Amino acid sequence: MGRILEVRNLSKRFGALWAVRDLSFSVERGSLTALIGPNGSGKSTTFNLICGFLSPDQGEVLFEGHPLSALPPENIARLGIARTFQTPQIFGHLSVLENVLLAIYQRRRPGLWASLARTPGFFREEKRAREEAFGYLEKCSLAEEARKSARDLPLGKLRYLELARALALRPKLLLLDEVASGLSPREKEDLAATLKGLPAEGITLFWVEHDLHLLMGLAERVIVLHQGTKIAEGDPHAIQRHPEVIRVYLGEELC
Ligand SMILES: Nc1ncnc2c1ncn2[C@@H]1O[C@H](COP(=O)(O)OP(=O)(O)OP(=O)(O)O)[C@@H](O)[C@H]1O
Repeated sequence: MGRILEVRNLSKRFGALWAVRDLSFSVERGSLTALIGPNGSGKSTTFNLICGFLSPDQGEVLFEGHPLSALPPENIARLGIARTFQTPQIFGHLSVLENVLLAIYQRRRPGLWASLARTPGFFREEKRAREEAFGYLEKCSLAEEARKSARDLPLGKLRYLELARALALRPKLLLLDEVASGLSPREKEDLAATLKGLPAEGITLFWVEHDLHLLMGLAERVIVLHQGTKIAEGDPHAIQRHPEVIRVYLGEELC
């Protein structure tokens, strides 16, 4: 399989605070790897460093063996890394379908001439894009909402719309930032079933999640952060018994 992502000695400081400090780990291609840790332990900062929203003070991130340092977020996305956000980033004034179409166009970047001149090729492309978009909406149980305004969706559906948009970018690596947050137990079960099938489609998942019960049933490997540093790494079984992990999660149910 091999490594799709490698993080080497990554550090990021905000003033006097080390949000991430000398962090190293790797993510295997085709795996579902989880990143957990108490509030403020550096999970989102790590995601932002991988995606290019923040630049590291030290260390580097390698995607498929190539350093991402100094690349802007849009170039990193084009290499095959997509992400979802804790607060869904969707276009509320557009329909659910249009939101997914935008992601498809972002990936394909149709030629300006074809778009302006409305050539037959442009209409064929548009039809294909709509069919593809409906495929993602069906996968994410959103086909019935396709024509609704995105701003009218409840939170559970919004999270799915973000997932559909991320899938439309056809990522090799998908970073999920608390994608189950605010969902009902039933919605979480559905989401888990959807996510479970993605590695078989060639999408590696790297997932930050607070719902450890949900995560422990799905992840193959778990990396644990505390105060910006890695305190443990292993399979869910080993992590649940790791003394340092139990200590930092004291009072919280680990699984
Ligand atoms: N832009 C910023 N400016 C200053 N401090 C920041 C900034 N972003 C994050 N921090 C701080 O860095 C530390 C790590 O934050 P981060 O958001 O990465 O943690 P987290 O593990 O994702 O937390 P949570 O689980 O609450 O989302 C925290 O102490 C946070 O307050």
